[in-house]
Amino acid sequence: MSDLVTPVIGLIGGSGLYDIDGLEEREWRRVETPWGAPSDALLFGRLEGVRCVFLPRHGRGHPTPPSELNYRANIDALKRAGCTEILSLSAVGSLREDLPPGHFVIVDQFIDRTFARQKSFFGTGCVAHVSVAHPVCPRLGDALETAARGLALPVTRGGTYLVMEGPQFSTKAESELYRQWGCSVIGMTNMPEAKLAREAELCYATVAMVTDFDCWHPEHDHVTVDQVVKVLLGNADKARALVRAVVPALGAPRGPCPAGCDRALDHAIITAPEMRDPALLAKLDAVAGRVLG
Ligand SMILES: CSC[C@H]1O[C@H](OP(=O)(O)O)[C@H](O)[C@@H]1O
Ligand SMILES: Nc1ncnc2[nH]cnc12
Repeated sequence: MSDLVTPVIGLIGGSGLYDIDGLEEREWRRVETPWGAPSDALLFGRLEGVRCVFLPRHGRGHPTPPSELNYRANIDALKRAGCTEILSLSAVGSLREDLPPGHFVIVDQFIDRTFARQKSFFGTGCVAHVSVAHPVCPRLGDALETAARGLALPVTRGGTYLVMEGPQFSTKAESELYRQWGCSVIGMTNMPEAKLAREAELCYATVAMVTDFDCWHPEHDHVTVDQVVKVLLGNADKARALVRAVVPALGAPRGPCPAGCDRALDHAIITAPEMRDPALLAKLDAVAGRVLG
């Protein structure tokens, strides 16, 4: 029996990325989940034969703010659609001089400062604790780095993304604090997205696309949406080129994830089988069906 998996690449498009061009056999389809509705219909298609599923994180036309996104529905819908990995594309502010607007950062860590979001698929009736010590799949990071360097994009491998609640941008004191913490970039969306991807046993990586210097830089104006939109329109073309390069590189049948992302639930569920809530177990069919049977 072969343990090979044929990858299906989930793509989450952030601000400014509401569609993916060049997809063959493209079709927008609504996917329902036990957690409610995802941000939008999902765009199914193929890039050079590799199956992809694209979700605009805030919905087409950007109707939904970061705190109101149904992160659980988004991740569940991608899992239900057959995705095995997720590439997230996000606009971010820079907290470092050497990461100017237009730069791409393949982040490898997050600090989660969000507080008004549903952060787990699990809960009363089925308690689970997955590790997010290394929240980004290094295999996806490698593929993104290779593709970005092949396209000569300005890219940095590694960095910490501070996830704030928003929707307001940071105060200067906050921005300076996050710089002291050693953070590289700041945004409002990648948590709990990355944590939920881990619970759903999906490999996850983010390309953080710098649009501004937030509000700490003495020689740059404070971030505004106009500024973010202007830069991200340029970034969006680069992001699409990156997607066209990386997806074919990830499409070949593969063995289990060397980092274990696809087995994250193996030792995570602590609730005794007889104490588990059947209603919650039913909702976990897509996310945790592999271990819950
Ligand atoms: C339009 S600027 C603020 C907005 O952009 C980022 O979103 P995304 O990660 O979906 O690109 C940031 O986190 C805020 O939600
Ligand atoms: N400076 C910033 N803070 C939070 N989210 C952002 N998204 C883009 N720029 C940002």
